[in-house]
Amino acid sequence: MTDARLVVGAAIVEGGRLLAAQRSGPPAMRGGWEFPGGKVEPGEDERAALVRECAEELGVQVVLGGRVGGDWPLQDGYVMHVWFATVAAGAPRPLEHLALRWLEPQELYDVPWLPADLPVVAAIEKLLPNRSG
Ligand SMILES: Nc1nc2c([nH]c(=O)n2[C@H]2C[C@H](O)[C@@H](COP(=O)(O)OP(=O)(O)OP(=O)(O)O)O2)c(=O)[nH]1
Repeated sequence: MTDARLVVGAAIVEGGRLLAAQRSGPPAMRGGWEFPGGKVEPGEDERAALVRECAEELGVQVVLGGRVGGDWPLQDGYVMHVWFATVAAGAPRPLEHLALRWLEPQELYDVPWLPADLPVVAAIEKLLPNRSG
């Protein structure tokens, strides 16, 4: 899908824990927690965009797995596509975020997620036992 308003996000799972990242901006979103990722650039493959964003934001190489749901609506007409991912090289560091947290299954709602992400977290919660590898 090529869409000027497409955001991609990574549900990075390791040992059954989900990586959450705390946004540094803009002011209205600062402090909220999200999936690492970002906007797909014009003409860019969306999976390649997600691999690129994870390298830029976390300093890691990720390998993408299955998709989490379909189109997740965001603010301002944006739509997010989310994939499970694993870290193939490196250890995630908050290069652009305020902080990172590995959330245990029972901690999934311990951080204030961006509102649009809550249904995605719920979908991941249902899938995690089969995906945590
Ligand atoms: N990356 C990411 N963005 C999210 C999530 N949930 C959510 O509402 N968003 C919103 C926040 C932003 O308005 C938009 C993504 O923009 P971004 O700022 O992360 O994109 P980007 O890295 O490409 O940065 P820029 O070019 O806009 O500066 O989607 C999420 O889980 N991950």
